Amino acid sequence: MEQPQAAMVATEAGAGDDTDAYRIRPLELGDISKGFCELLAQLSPSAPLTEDAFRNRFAELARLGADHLVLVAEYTATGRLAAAGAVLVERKFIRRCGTVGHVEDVVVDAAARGHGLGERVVRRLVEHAKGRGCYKVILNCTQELTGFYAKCGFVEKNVQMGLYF
Ligand SMILES: CC(=O)SCCNC(=O)CCNC(=O)[C@H](O)C(C)(C)COP(=O)(O)OP(=O)(O)OC[C@H]1O[C@@H](n2cnc3c(N)ncnc32)[C@H](O)[C@@H]1OP(=O)(O)O
Repeated sequence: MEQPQAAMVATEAGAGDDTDAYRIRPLELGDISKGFCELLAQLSPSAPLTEDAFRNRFAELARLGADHLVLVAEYTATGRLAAAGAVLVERKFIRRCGTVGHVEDVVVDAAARGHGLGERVVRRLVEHAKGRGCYKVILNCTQELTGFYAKCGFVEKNVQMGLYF
């Protein structure tokens, strides 16, 4: 994330509701042609990925199995992606070899914001981490986003620092 400011810890998980116009599901190879890169560009401006680059990264992440999950929300009427988010399960030695979930790269298409989709994606990511045995889920965000993550059940905790190269 750019300019992360706050570290937050999840306090509750919620079940996703996929009964409406959006289907929340794991990222698929075909999603490069469904607007995945355009979505990510709304998080951090970057040149579009080549299909090869996308395939290679997809294969790398697939090798991590359920310890790395990218979810997308597909608008069923058009097949285009309206939201995405990821969770990485970190395996620690402390806490009796505990695991921690890291939520990353949450984004909702500008045209679909304000209808609860972001919260649903985050709650699904948290639910996945909880299912993997994580004792907490953390993320970094700007101060402006703390209200959104509070709605998702997170509380402010600690300060995040970064060193950029
Ligand atoms: C760990 C990370 O990835 S941090 C990076 C987060 N992503 C970005 O900043 C990319 C650009 N922004 C976005 O994609 C979207 O605005 C998101 C993901 C932040 C929010 O997605 P949305 O679908 O619009 O949020 P959603 O509608 O689910 O909002 C849920 C609740 O949070 C509130 N909320 C949403 N955004 C904000 C905000 N910026 N500040 C305070 N509250 C907010 C909503 O009002 C709603 O509250 P309600 O239930 O009382 O109505």
